[in-house]
Amino acid sequence: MMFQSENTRSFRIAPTMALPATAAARPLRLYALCARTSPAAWAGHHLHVRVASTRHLNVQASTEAGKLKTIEDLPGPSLATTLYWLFVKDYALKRHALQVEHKRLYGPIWRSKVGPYDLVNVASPELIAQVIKQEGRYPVRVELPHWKEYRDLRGQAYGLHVDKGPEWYRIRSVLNPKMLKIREVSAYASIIHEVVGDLLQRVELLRLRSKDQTTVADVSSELYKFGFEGISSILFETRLGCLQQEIPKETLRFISAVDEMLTLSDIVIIFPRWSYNILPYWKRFIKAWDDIYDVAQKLINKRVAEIAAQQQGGEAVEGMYLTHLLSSDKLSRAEVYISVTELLLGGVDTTSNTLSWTLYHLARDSRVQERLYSEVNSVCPGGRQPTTDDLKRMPYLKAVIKETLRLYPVVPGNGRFTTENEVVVDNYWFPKRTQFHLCHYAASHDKAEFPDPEVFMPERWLRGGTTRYQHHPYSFIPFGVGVRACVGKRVAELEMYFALSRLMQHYKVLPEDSAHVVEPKTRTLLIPGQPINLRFLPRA
Ligand code: HEM
Repeated sequence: MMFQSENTRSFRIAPTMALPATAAARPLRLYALCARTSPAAWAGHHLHVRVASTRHLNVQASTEAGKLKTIEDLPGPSLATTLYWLFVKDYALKRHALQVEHKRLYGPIWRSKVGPYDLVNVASPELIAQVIKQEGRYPVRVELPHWKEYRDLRGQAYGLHVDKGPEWYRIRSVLNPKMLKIREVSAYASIIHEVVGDLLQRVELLRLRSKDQTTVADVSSELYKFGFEGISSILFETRLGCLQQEIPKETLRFISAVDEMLTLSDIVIIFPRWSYNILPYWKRFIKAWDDIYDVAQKLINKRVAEIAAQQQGGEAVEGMYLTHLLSSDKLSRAEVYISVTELLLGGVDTTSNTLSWTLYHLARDSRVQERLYSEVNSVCPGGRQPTTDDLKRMPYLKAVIKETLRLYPVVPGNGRFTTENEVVVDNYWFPKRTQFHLCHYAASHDKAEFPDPEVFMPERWLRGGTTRYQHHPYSFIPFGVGVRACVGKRVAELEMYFALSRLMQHYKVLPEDSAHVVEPKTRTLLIPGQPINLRFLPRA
């Protein structure tokens, strides 16, 4: 999955107009003043008011353009200063922390450039809300010309990340129903439980194999296999065996190709097109994509052959996601290939890293862990496997995951590239083709929104709790909001809730070394900077 981050690309080809500055456009301030409410309520409201408010803002944009400030008036570091921050002050892998530093220096909106890249960074919930509310009918995160070039080279369909406008929307509308409707997603509960069962067995095997018979080293890599098996079992309707002792070769090939592709994607884009045949990166980028696509294609073809055989034998074909895509007849086979590949890409590191951070904190906070354990135990006594209905009675479990995503938003900075309209944000006017960088990490670590922002405190999210307080809904949108929001949100939540509740039923988790603090790093996604090693002590 590709998201915009502080020092990555922008393709703003905006004509800069020297417009005189005046006071802010008054209606825009309404967002900042809006009553604080729950993110869900706000998101619902947002969907309904989107069209009206967007139109209003754009009218405002064009009529008041002459009075508003422009991108040229924004504060921000020069190219040299940014390079100094990244490579001398060592923020290249801490771009999430750079958001916080730059917000402190320049305020909630600033401009930054790296080479040809020109970003408008927004880091307060009010300004993030303003950008999202003007994103138009078919929002674009960021242009990915190198992904597009690869797809053209191989004659593949574009897919969610590259397609734009109505074409993107057409694909999304086919993918959405069986991914985003709670009732539909509940159908995946039993296969997810099977995968969680394998995870528990794997944890047991690894801890018993360890020297002290309790430690599992590098929990994230195990959870990565869980994430991969979980999403594949839904997409391909088959078990791949990623959590077995011998991990299938193809799975390993996919895992390393994804890592290579994500790393190279950030590098390839920096260099000019003419250097593709001189430098090694483009060729490696192609190879990584070829591997990813090939693994996905083989899995799809295998399932297609099975379906055909079942049909020939007169069997009724029952399936989950892939069968739904193939039978809907709304996507070409090439579009199915690329869509499934992208779902696989989006569905692995995200859930696995979030779960890793959750366990890391629970291991360090026995009070929170015991409270979570007693909630799970009271809803599902005797180690009974939770159902989706049980989850409704586990507010603390959900609060724990939310708090993890607040501290470690796996997508620390998202993007919006304006294609449909000129927009006004704060009291600045921006032309079409402006690249915004939404600094979610800075927003969810702001002490004005979340007191003691660096403290892991799931109680923040409980209704009626003494420590509950109001925050702006856009200070915490880990899955995004609106039509372009994460398509895998429901599946991710189900996977994380089931895995965490069952791990709690079986084990008390402790750090291997409580003095060893693991810091996050940004590698497109926010991931643990060092391995997380944990001790798993069986519950009686
Ligand atoms: C903790 C788990 C996850 C988090 C925090 C997360 C977060 C996000 C975010 C922030 C976006 C961008 C939304 C926007 O631009 O407004 C996104 C997009 C996306 N996510 Fe997730 N995600 C998670 C899990 C998943 C899973 C399990 C899948 C696959 C089933 C998935 C597939 C995707 C895809 C395909 C997109 C692109 C959608 C589009 O461009 O239309 N994600 N995700």
